[in-house]
Amino acid sequence: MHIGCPKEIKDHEDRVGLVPSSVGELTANGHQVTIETQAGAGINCTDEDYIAAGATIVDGPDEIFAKADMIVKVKEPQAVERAKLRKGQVLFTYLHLAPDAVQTDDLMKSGATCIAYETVTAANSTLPLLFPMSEVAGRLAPQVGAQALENNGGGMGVLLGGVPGVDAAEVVIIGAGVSGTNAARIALGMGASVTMVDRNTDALRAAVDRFGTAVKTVYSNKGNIASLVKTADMVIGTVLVPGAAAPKLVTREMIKSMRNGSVVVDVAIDQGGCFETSKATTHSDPTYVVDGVVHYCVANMPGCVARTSTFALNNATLPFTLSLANKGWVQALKDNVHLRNGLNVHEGQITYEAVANDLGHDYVSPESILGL
Ligand SMILES: NC(=O)C1=CN([C@@H]2O[C@H](COP(=O)(O)OP(=O)(O)OC[C@H]3O[C@@H](n4cnc5c(N)ncnc54)[C@H](O)[C@@H]3O)[C@@H](O)[C@H]2O)C=CC1
Ligand SMILES: CC(=O)C(=O)O
Ligand SMILES: [Mg+2]
Repeated sequence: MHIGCPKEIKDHEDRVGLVPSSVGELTANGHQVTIETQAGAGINCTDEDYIAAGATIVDGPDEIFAKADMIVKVKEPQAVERAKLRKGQVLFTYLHLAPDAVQTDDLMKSGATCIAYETVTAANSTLPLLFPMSEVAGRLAPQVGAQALENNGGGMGVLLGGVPGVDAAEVVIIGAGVSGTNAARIALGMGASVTMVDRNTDALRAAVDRFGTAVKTVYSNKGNIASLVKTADMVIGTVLVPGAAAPKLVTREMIKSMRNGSVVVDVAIDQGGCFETSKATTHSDPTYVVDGVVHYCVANMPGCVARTSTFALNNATLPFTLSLANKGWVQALKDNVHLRNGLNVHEGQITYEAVANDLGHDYVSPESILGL
């Protein structure tokens, strides 16, 4: 199979779909791999590293989109990339379609077969291709939130860990899954006072097992969230309903109730965000203020630690990339229900139920497409 990997073009997105060692695995399996020049610049990998792994380097994305059977990326294709996709081509990347009607329409029109990293599943009911980036974004969240809490960041001038005689910041994390747990780990490490909120009591139990009495845990409902948000210095939103638009758990009224200069970090922004006042921002201009509250809503947080993130992502994606390449997408999806769960769009049809429901499209099951 001919596999192509263009340079990412989203704002400050320095990750890349394939690291040289992944290319080496693909070429060792007899595949042809084409990489756009400088695609690895942001992870400190040169064109020569890719050539040594057996790749061909091309000057721009056009030849890759024109010739490759499968495109491997990181972020959802931007409009100019979507225009280059075509029927018969497989796209393997993050998509986050539920909150993105425009992208969804373009992918449907392209005729391409689009497999989303974020809905591929594992036997233990985790999301193995989202997991590593949720680890990264979760660990980044207290870090970026701490900067926003500084006076220079627009915040109220609070040090996350406090000092003896002055309280540490109150950090509330809504969603005790992968990114929430990783956010808690770092916030606790920085000395903050941490409360975790989830509607799944097993997730709260796991948090207590992991962190002991260092974390407070609270069941997720509107009243509990309203009272916690009101007194928090920082609220980190990390909820997920797989594939679906994020529930708006923090209302505009709750944001208004917060003190001026407090901070919200909406990690769930890639699924539309869990604060009513959230809108996606970029690494170039990551924050804005609503009702005195600093909002950080960057939808590709791991892109700013591109080397760590890319290697972690490739550790997770490579077995699936290899399976798609070795078997072809039809057989690979027939053989593996977990990879099959990644199929979101095929030849103009929506094949992921939550996306179809959220965007008002008809749903066609992957099984019916595969004749299973
Ligand atoms: N902004 C960025 O750069 C990045 C964003 N993400 C996003 O972060 C989000 C979270 O991902 P993960 O941590 O992997 O998900 P996860 O599935 O591990 O955890 C989500 C948690 O939210 C909880 N939840 C769902 N509905 C809830 C509710 N109404 N109230 C309280 N809790 C609720 C679930 O029970 C679960 O424990 C996803 O949208 C993911 O795409 C992930 C990586 C990077
Ligand atoms: C998961 C995701 O949206 C990211 O890593 O950018
Ligand atoms: Mg206020």
